[in-house]
Amino acid sequence: MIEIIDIQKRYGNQVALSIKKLEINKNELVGLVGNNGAGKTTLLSLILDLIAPTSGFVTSKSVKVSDTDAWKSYTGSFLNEGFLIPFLNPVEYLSFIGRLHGINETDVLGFLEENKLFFDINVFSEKYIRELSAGNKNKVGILASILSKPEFLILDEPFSNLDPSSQSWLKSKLKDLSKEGVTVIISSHDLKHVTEICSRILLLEEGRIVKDANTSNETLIELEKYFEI
Ligand SMILES: Nc1ncnc2c1ncn2[C@@H]1O[C@H](COP(=O)(O)OP(=O)(O)OP(=O)(O)O)[C@@H](O)[C@H]1O
Repeated sequence: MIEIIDIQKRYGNQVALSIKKLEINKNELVGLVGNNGAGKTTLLSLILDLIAPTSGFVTSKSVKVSDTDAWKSYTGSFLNEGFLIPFLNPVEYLSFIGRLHGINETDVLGFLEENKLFFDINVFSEKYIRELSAGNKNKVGILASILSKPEFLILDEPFSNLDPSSQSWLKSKLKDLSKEGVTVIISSHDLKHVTEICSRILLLEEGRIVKDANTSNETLIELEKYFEI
């Protein structure tokens, strides 16, 4: 379980995020939505200890994420291109990530074979990551985040730049992972995708959670009303 306790993240006078208490429970598939600048990436970055809170703290399985590396072995994540290594090709990068988790190259290649409908490594074996399109970079990052079969999976706008069939593949994958017991948190601007797959939706507005509810048949309509679309 992830707990956010009395968190504030300020940049100067601006409050980027302010959350009194938030619990993400095992097996939840949580969708973060909100306008540009609402605080979604800030929340995910705080959970991953990529930025320090101005006050408050985050725990993973009751341990502060800023105090230990223990959570890193069971947490997969991909927030942005900065997670990738541009001068490696995709197999080299995924093998590197595999080694960090004690996964050998044969198993990495087996994993890529299993997921080739999402990203066909044979097509991109000659390319460095820096030479891939935005969507294909996103796919490499997503695959790296799930390679080690994490218990927690955190993805920032995972559907961005993906073609329609890859979006569909990813929705099924996230649903399957959730069924297998993985706790998933994703942010997205695609209301249809999040309401289709997520069990719980958090709506952020100017750094605050203004809605936190289990997904129902009405959620999409409510969100479309909120976003005036
Ligand atoms: N390094 C920084 N310095 C100053 N302000 C920042 C910094 N990082 C984020 N912010 C501010 O914090 C607020 C929240 O940003 P954040 O990136 O979390 O929003 P978001 O909901 O992920 O937006 P988007 O949908 O555009 O990705 C914004 O007002 C942003 O300008």
